[in-house]
Amino acid sequence: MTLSPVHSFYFLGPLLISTDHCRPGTSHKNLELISKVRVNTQAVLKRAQHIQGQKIPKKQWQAAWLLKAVTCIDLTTLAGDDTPSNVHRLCMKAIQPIRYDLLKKIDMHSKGITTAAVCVYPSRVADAVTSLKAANSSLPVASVATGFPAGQTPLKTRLEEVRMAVADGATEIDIVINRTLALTGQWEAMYDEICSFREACGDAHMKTILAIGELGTFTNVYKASLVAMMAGSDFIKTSTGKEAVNATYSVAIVMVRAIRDYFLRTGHKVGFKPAGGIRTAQESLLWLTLIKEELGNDWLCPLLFRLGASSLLADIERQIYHHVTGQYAAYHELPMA
Ligand SMILES: O=C[C@H](O)COP(=O)(O)O
Repeated sequence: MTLSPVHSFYFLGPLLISTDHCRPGTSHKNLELISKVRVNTQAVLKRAQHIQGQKIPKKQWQAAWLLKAVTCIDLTTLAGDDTPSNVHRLCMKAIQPIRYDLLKKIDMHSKGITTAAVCVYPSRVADAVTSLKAANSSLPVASVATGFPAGQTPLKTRLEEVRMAVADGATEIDIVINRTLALTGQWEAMYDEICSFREACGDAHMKTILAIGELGTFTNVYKASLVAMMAGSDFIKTSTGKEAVNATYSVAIVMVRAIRDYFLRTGHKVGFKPAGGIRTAQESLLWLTLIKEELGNDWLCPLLFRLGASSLLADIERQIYHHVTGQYAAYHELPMA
């Protein structure tokens, strides 16, 4: 699919972004275009409304898309009462997200369907790594870090948290941006912080959480997206799941347009992860539709698209059960981690 810039909502001025990311040992501060960003709010809202009005696929097509959604889930537990045993159950569910007999009925049992990753707090990374290793699974362990969810701890502590999660075996790190810097327009300082997180991540994939519910305006969301991508993020992610407003379609439009604009200028594909409050199978289908329409099929894979969710999988499995049996399952029939 050809991605065209003609529908861009933004006036970005001349091409200013370097094609290189800020990787350890390099520095590419080129933030002049940030001041030029303007977002057309009405156009964003209209586009989001259009996406939400899209017809979702039915029958076997729906089942196929739901399985695609499963493979893009970062199956998450981020609770104060997390223990090695509930993290273990989460890992087992991630390895076999849909009941084997249901997959067999639709001839999908041998496709190796798993979620994309499990996502836990830094203190639980070692538990997840142990559980997955014992099950002979190479599923990635993602960890939130950098003072998740508020990011209001000293930089030294946030960096140490990243290093600790990586040392314990996390291969994906979900960092949170410093909202204070974003809200006071200190974009260069934010860029520098994210670059330091990038360095602390080493080879681990870095997903940068914008916490859009606390950024105030679409313009700030677009600017934060650009800064995060320029500083070397592999993904940009909407929310922690802990803000009052989390993944919304309108904010997603702004973020994916930033990803698209960045790709058109640099040739670099950055992934997108909506997270927080995504609970129903129908919502997951709308998210896939949004990605397909806005970024194209290239982005419809775990390498470039994730759904951050703690309870979405239960509803998807329920819909698959209904597709296979014609009945809705009682909750005890589909044990969820
Ligand atoms: O990153 C993932 C989110 O924290 C999950 O949010 P959720 O519990 O609302 O699904």
